[in-house]
Formats: sequence, C-alpha cells, structure tokens
Amino acid sequence: MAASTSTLNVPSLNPKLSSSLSISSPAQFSISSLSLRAAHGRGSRRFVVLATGGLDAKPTVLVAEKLGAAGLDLLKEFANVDCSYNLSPEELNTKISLCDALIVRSGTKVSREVFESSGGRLKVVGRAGVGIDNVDLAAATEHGCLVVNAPTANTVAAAEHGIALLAAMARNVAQADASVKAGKWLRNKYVGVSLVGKTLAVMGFGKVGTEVARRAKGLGMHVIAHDPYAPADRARAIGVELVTFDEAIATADFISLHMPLTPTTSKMLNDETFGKMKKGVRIVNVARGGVIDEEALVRALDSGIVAQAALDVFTKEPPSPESKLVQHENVIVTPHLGASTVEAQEGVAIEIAEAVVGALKGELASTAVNAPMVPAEVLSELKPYVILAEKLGRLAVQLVTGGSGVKSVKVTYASARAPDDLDTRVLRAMITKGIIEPISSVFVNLVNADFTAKQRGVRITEERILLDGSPEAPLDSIQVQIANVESKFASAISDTGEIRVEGRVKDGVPHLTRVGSFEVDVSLEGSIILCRQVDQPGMIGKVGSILGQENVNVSFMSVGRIAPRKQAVMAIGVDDQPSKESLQRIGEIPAVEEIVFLKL
Ligand SMILES: NC(=O)C1=CN([C@@H]2O[C@H](COP(=O)(O)OP(=O)(O)OC[C@H]3O[C@@H](n4cnc5c(N)ncnc54)[C@H](O)[C@@H]3O)[C@@H](O)[C@H]2O)C=CC1
Ligand SMILES: O=C(O)C(=O)COP(=O)(O)O
Repeated sequence: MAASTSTLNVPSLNPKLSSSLSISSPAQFSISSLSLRAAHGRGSRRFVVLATGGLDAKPTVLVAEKLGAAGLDLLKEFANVDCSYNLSPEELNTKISLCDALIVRSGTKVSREVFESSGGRLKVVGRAGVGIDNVDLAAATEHGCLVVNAPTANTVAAAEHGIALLAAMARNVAQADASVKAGKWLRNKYVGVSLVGKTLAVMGFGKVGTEVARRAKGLGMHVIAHDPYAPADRARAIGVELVTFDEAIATADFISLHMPLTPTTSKMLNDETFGKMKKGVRIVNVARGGVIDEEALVRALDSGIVAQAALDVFTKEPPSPESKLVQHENVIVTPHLGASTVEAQEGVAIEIAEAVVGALKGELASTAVNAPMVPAEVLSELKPYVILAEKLGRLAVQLVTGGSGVKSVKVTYASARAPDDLDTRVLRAMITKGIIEPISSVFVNLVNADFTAKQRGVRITEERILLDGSPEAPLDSIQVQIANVESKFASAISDTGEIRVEGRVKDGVPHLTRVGSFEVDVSLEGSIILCRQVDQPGMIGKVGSILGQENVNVSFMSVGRIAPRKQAVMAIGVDDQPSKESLQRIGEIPAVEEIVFLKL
C-alpha cells in the first residue's frame, strides 16, 4: 500500500457570519437517511442533496407571490398550498412557523427574521425567478434551509423586455404615446436615434445578457460585452467581443445591464463611472436597481452625459412616485416587468414547483443556491458511503464520555482514486451530521454542515490514504477519529489515544470494521452492542441467550481479538433495543470487562 496523505480543513461557508443559531427539532419531518433518487434530466446541470428522510405528513408550502397555475397544480399534488399574497413582514414571520417551504418572487424580503421565526420548520425557500438578492442567503444557510431558484424559464422574457426598452427609448415611444393621448402631435420633438451600426455594451454576459446580445446583433448593432467570469469563446461564437469594464463604458452608445446585484456590482454605475462614459450614452436596466447609484444617474441625465435611460428595476420597489429619476423626462420606466410574460410565468412556476417538491422529498435539487453542487452521478456512486459516513459519525460520538466535549475530528478516506477524483464534501457533511445531531437539537444537512461544525467549535480535518489497486470503487474505507476525549468504552481508544471507528461498504451495505485497535465486522443496520471480554469459548452463546430471552433479534455477531484467549471485542448487531437489565446481565458475565449499547 502506497500511502500519501493530505489534510483539508473544513472551509467556512461564510467567514463573515457571526450570530446565533436557533433551530429546534423540525416539526413535521423525520430526518433519517439520505434519499438519492435521480432527478429529471437537465443536461449537464449539477445537483445537490438537501436533506433526508420521509415526510410524516403532507408538508405546507406558503406561496407569498403570484405563481402560474401549472406550478400551483404541481405543488397541490404533493403539499398543502397556502397562497397568501401581500403579507406584511410581521404576517410572514407569524405564518412561516407553520410552513415547510416558502415560494417568493422579487417582491418579498426573506430576511433573517423569517428564518428565525420558522422555528426550524422551514426547509426550502423557492425563488420563482433568477435574482436571489431578496433572500438572506447567509441566514438560510445557518438555519439549514435550502434556497433554490428558477434560473432558466424567464431568460428570454427578460431579454425581450430589454430589447423592448432599448427600442422604445431610442424612438421615444412612451413619451410620444403619452403626448398623443394628451391631444398633441409633436413630430419634431420625438425624433429618435437609430440602433443600426451603434455600439451596445452588454454588462453581464450570462443567460439574459447573451440573449440580448444575440437579438441586438439581429438589429444590426455592434455588440461588445463585459463580464469578468464569462468564457471568451462563448462570446466569440456569437460574434461578441469581451472587453474590460472601462473599455465597455467608454465606447458604448448604449449600455444594457445584466449582472446580478452583489456587493461587487452594487452602484457599479456611479458619478465616477458615468464620468468615463461617452457623452449622450443611453442606458437600459432590466437587472437590479441597486447596480446604479440612482442619484448619480439623475445628475448624469441632467448634465447630458446620459441622454436617456430605460429602467425596469429600482433600488426601492415600488419607487416613490415623486422620485426625480422616475419623473425625469428622459427616463422611461416599467414596474419590474422583465419576467412578466404569460409564457415565462408558467415556465417559472413549473420550474420552481418541481425544485421545491423535489427538495422537500429529499431529492436532488438542480438549482440550489446555497449548498455545494455535487454531480448526480457522483452522489449516486457515493450513496452507500454517505450512509456509512453518517453512521460512523453517530457511533464515534456515542463512544465519547459525556462532558468530554468534541472538538477535533479526523476523517481518513482510503481510496485508490486520485485525490481530485473523489468529492468528499457530502461524506464530510454526513459525518458532521452523525456527530452533531445525537448531542444537540440542531438539524444538520448538506446546507449547514460546515457552518454548524464551525459554530460549535468542532474542527473536522480530512486525510486521504492513496491505495494501490483499482479505482473502480470510490472508497475502500472511512475512518473517524475523535481526539482529546475520554471514551465510555475504553477499547475504542486506539494506540494513538483517539476514539477510532472504521467502516467499509460490503456488497452495498455499510459495515463497521474496526473499533479502537480491534478488527470487527458487523453490518451497520439496527443498533450495536460492543463488549470487551476475555476471549473464551461459550461467550457468544451466553450473550445470545440473554438477548433471546428478551426476544431481541441478533442480526450479526463478530469477535475481534488480539490473540486467542486474550482480550477481544465482540460486536453484536441487534434489531431491537435491549432493556437496561439485559445489558446489565451481559455486563455481569464474568469474562465481560465493559459493554456499551450504540444506537445507529
Ligand atoms: N427585470 C427582471 O424581471 C429580471 C431581472 N433579472 C436580473 O438579471 C440578472 C441576470 O440574470 P441571468 O442572466 O439569468 O443570470 P446569469 O447568472 O446567467 O448571468 C449573470 C452574469 O453576470 C456576470 N457578472 C457577475 N458579476 C459581474 C460584474 N461585476 N460585472 C459584469 N458581469 C458580472 C456573471 O458572470 C454572469 O455571467 C439576474 O441576476 C436578475 O437580477 C433576471 C430575470 C428577470
Ligand atoms: O427573475 C428575476 O430575477 C426577476 O427579477 C423577476 O422578478 P419577478 O419574479 O417578476 O418578481
């Protein structure tokens, strides 16, 4: 065996987070094992597992903003659906404690208070659209609440609205319409500008930006784009040149904004950047109001740097009717209509309903926003190891003497796979779940595992042992060690002083294969009794008959010994929980030196 090791520290999900965690047991869900069903095919999308287990009762989904009928029908097949629109923040906070999922659009602020008020019941927030800037993602993660969005169904609608605003702005459609309706006929006042041959800078070359670029090229515009993360070949493929931010804004006749609102993009267009633009530039914003410093835009419009602006989105929605920006004669506005086509709303509703229902079932969520993305095929391959990982965590922590405090956990994966060919994030999350859930009321899942470990001061390090041999199976064994603690089962302490348990997957079933320095072999189903004894004939019979008298079914027994007639550890798999008296009677067998019952 060639051993090479590397240590990975658990990364923080968000180093800026401080705050307290207030999760109580989930009201309606029993979270037991991971459910890893294949998701409906979505090309090359990546997937994430939310949580686990079956539902004890029909979940409740609160739909807080208008959602297309097809999506509502899908939700109703699986859940109780409460459509309550225009809730005040207080009303939302009150209602949320009775809900397992919440669906919103851009008009509802899903704040930290919402997660705190949910009492741990809220498992999924579905954003029926793209932008998730109205959801407090850090708070969602801390509370183990998955956030999913519907990222594809409104792309074309948003792009078409961007083009509609571009053309309407260039030809003064809105102002001219209002003036004709007011009885005027001002043909000279509303002379516009042409689009053909003009340079359009698409800022944010993602899904919407790309569709806008495609359409603008069809209108004969010269299209450039700025996006620090977009691949140049995707831009080249449709004849668009990727340029720097400064180059884009300095050369553009028209600028169309399509980036998300993030701390980096907030007020990206401001006094300084307006100052670098070509005089008379025209701006379209169907992204988010916050990417423009709105007061600076008013100044730029007044000074003529910006000739016109067409805005679908605002920093505060709805904006004040007295807003100088909204009332500016060179500005046209729409009330956040980018995604509002019949087709897009039906599509978004179906996309989000499928995502929310899937996530509530513990299936793979393809559009998770706040959890590690793990490909479906990787998850399905790791499935038995995921179960093994959680059970090893549960076993290891139950071996710790109460009050010892678990601070340092080392996980060792032995595998013939190259290190970057083995994604251990799900395994680490499940070990964390196994370790933390039995000793707290915190519900741990893939969303909050790293955060919860960090918050509780549990440092989990991972180590790889690279084995020779076939990398066909992802793993040979997983070992969990807890350092600097005392054990209620002294034999679980390894020669190096840590509690140590190790397991493998055999024929698809997780097995416990080592406790401390003793090799055992017991399948990790039901529960386990571990006894240390002096190896001698008749022990299995004695223990078996005590359990038999109480009708406790033994599924498996295995003895690991140092040498014949020396100390041995017997691992007994049981389907039912033996009584205290039976465990005491086993402990009183003269050869038995210590005994512990472990619930899986
Ligand atoms: N008005 C409306 O009703 C709608 C508005 N939207 C908004 O449009 C935005 C874009 O949507 P999609 O294209 O679907 O998202 P997307 O995620 O496909 O594209 C966003 C692009 O912005 C880029 N980006 C990130 N930071 C940037 C920066 N500092 N400078 C330039 N580019 C940057 C990203 O690399 C990405 O390519 C959404 O975040 C949402 O806020 C989307 C749909 C409807
Ligand atoms: O999808 C987005 O990001 C949008 O801005 C659409 O918002 P809406 O769902 O129409 O409130």
